[in-house]
Amino acid sequence: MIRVENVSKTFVLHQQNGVRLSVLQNASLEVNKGECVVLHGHSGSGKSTLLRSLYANYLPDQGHIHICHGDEWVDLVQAPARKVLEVRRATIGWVSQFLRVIPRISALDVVMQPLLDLGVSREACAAKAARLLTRLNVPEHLWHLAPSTFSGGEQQRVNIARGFIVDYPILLLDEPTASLDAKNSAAVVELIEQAKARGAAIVGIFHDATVRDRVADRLHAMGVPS
Ligand SMILES: Nc1ncnc2c1ncn2[C@@H]1O[C@H](COP(=O)(O)OP(=O)(O)OP(=O)(O)O)[C@@H](O)[C@H]1O
Repeated sequence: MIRVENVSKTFVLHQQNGVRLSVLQNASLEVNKGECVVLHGHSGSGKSTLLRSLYANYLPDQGHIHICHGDEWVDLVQAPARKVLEVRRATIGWVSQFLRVIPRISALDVVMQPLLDLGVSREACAAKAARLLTRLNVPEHLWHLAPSTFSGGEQQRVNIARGFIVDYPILLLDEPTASLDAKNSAAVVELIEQAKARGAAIVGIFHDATVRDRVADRLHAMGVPS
């Protein structure tokens, strides 16, 4: 589902005397259907940089990121913005530890939006959003409130529900359990296991060793030439 070939990324800090940070050097990675690969390496080894590149948030200086999108392969390094948006809408789900809250939009609406965007009926979207929020222990009295005042853990669970509302073929998870307690981490682990069982290819960053050991089929060592 994902084929990363010889990706390199150097950040140039223009406002700090043009200092150059070479973060990824010839990184290569393949992820198959139903597999969860966990990026592993010390702080600063480039885990987030690689994950963001897989969502085309960062543009590598060289290399290729081939994504299986329906019946075609798209290289996110070369693809025009329109294609990147199409791939994100249908193929790649992104769950970070932070929710981008939008004033006055209820938690339920935030969660169901990606599925609505694919043309699914509002009733079906609302029903699926409610199921996910229930599984993630977000109390029902919060569903119709805007999440801007929610606790960190509540916001994170709304974000996770939003990331899992569409059965994306690819999921990118950036520390999805960072501020969750054991019960809620277990609910997220279950969602990940279910996604793998339906064939999703998953790449994640998990600092929590217990969660990592549960979900990882393979660790991808960062900073080691592959
Ligand atoms: N947008 C950016 N501009 C400049 N430098 C950046 C940028 N993003 C990341 N870096 C640098 O790239 C290096 C790798 O950062 P990255 O966040 O990918 O590491 P990480 O392995 O995810 O670390 P952590 O485990 O601490 O989150 C760091 O030295 C960081 O300062």
